[in-house]
Amino acid sequence: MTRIKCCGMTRVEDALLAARLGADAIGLVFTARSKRQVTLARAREIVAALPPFVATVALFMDDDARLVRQVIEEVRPTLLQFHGSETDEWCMQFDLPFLKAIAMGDGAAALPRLRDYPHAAGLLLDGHGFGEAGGSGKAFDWSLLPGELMQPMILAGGLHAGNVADAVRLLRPWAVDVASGVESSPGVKDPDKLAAFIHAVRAVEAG
Ligand SMILES: O=C(O)c1ccccc1NCC(=O)[C@H](O)[C@H](O)COP(=O)(O)O
Repeated sequence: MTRIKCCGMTRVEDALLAARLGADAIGLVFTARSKRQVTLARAREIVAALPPFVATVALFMDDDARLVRQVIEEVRPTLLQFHGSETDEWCMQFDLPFLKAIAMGDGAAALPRLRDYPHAAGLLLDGHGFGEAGGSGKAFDWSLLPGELMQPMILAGGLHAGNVADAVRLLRPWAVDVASGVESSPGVKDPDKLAAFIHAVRAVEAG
C-alpha cells in the first residue's frame, strides 16, 4: 500500500478532510522560508483535532535547533523532516525519527546525496534544486532514480491527481507527498483536488 502525506497544512478543516479521505500523514511547515508556515498555536490545534493513526510531520529548513526542540515539546509531532543542508548527525540530535528531503532538481548531481543520510527513517525525493524551498510544484526526472535506495522512498515534487498514478505504478514508492498539487492557494487545500489525488493513488492499488 502506498502511504500518502499531504503537506503544508495550515487549517484544521483541511487536515481533517485529508484524514477522512485516507491520508496517512500530514505535514506542518515551521520554517519561515515557506509560504505555508504554520504558527505553533495553529499546529497544536491541528494535531489535537486529528483522529488516531494519522502521523504528523514537522518540517524545517536549516532552522535553529531551538525551534525544532520547541516544536517537539509543544506540538509533539510523530516525525521530523529536514529540507536544507542539515547533516545526518545534526538531524539525529533530536531523538525522533526523521525524513531527509533530497533536492533532485539538480539532476544527476543530486545522486551522491542519496547516500548521505544513513540514519534517516526515509528519503523524501523532491523536485526543487539544492538550496531552494520545497512546495515548489516542480517534478524531477524520475528516470534518474537508482533501482534500490537504502531507505523507504517518499516521492514528492509536482505530484497531482493527473500524474500520481503513473508515478506509483512506475516507481512503487513507500509513500507519495503532495503540497501545491492539491491547493487552491499556498496553504489552502482544495477539497476536490485532495479527493482526486487520494482516489488516484488508491485506484492503482485497487486494480
Ligand atoms: O511547502 C513548503 O512551502 C516548503 C517550504 C520549505 C521547505 C519545505 C516545504 N515543503 C515540503 C514538502 O514536503 C512538500 O510537500 C514537497 O516539497 C512537495 O511540494 P509540491 O511540489 O508542491 O507538491
